[in-house]
Amino acid sequence: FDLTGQINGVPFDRLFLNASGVHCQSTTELDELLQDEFVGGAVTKSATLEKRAGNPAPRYYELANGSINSMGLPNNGFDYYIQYVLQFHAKPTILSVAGLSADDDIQLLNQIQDSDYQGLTELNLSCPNVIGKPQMAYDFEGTQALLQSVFSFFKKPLGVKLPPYFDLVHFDQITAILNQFPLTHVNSINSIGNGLWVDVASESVVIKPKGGFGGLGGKMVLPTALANVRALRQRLNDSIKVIGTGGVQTGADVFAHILCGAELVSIGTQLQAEGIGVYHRLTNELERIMADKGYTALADFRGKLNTI
Ligand SMILES: C=Cc1c(C(=O)O)[nH]c(=O)[nH]c1=O
Repeated sequence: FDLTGQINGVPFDRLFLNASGVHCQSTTELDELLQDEFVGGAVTKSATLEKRAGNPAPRYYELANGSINSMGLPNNGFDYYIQYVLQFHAKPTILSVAGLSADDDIQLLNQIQDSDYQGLTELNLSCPNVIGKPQMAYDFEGTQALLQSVFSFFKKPLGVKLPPYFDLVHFDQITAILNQFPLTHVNSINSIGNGLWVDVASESVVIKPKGGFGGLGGKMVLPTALANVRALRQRLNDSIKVIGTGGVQTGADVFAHILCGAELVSIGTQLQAEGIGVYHRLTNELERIMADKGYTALADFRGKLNTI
């Protein structure tokens, strides 16, 4: 089966990635992803200029139908991750960066521009858990202005990580902005921001930061993820690929993301719950569905969702 994809001409021999934030904070975790035969590439934890401890624990909680997190951008700092992606790796890496402000974003991207790194970069515009900071991608004017200044100096491959949108007019507005820029891809969705889970037995929230508010992931977000992948694919220039992230638990979920137009598919909550073996299982389940339908390649059905 041909399970390949490509971003900006960078070939991925497998469609699977990790969702940034999961299994990607340390070089050990990143190596384990890149050495797995069912994984196509690895995305780093979003890097900030300086190393961060993140929010107080408990900050991640597994639910029956997904997860809630308010990690608070814990990461080993930009230098740690750029050094990693500058090393030779047999598979593609995506360097994720997340400033705590637009100025930080500019600084991070200037450092990448001035470095020898020639691989893919992803600007995270959607972290919902930095206390006191809004998600940039919900500020359309701010996103336009930021990308305007970024592309005045950044000449290397760049994609953006987007939060979920919930209004068709918002899909029109954000893609009208993104289509102005030579982006390699959008990665959609980030977690659904500021959900809340209540444990009835203890009559309490389940994570400590922000009074229990955190980003939602896993099974429960699949319909939102599929809608965002589909809506973005329908509106973005063909040159801007869509990486589908959110809600994948089974091969059927992967198949649905590809039908909606995803070039590659990221696994977050299920990777956290199941471990690296999730990729072998998802590959088997996806290939069984493809075989039943007579497909031999993702390209046979990518973006070909039927409407009624
Ligand atoms: C980069 C911070 C993010 C975090 C976090 O570090 O809290 N959690 C998410 O679900 N998405 C993010 O983008």
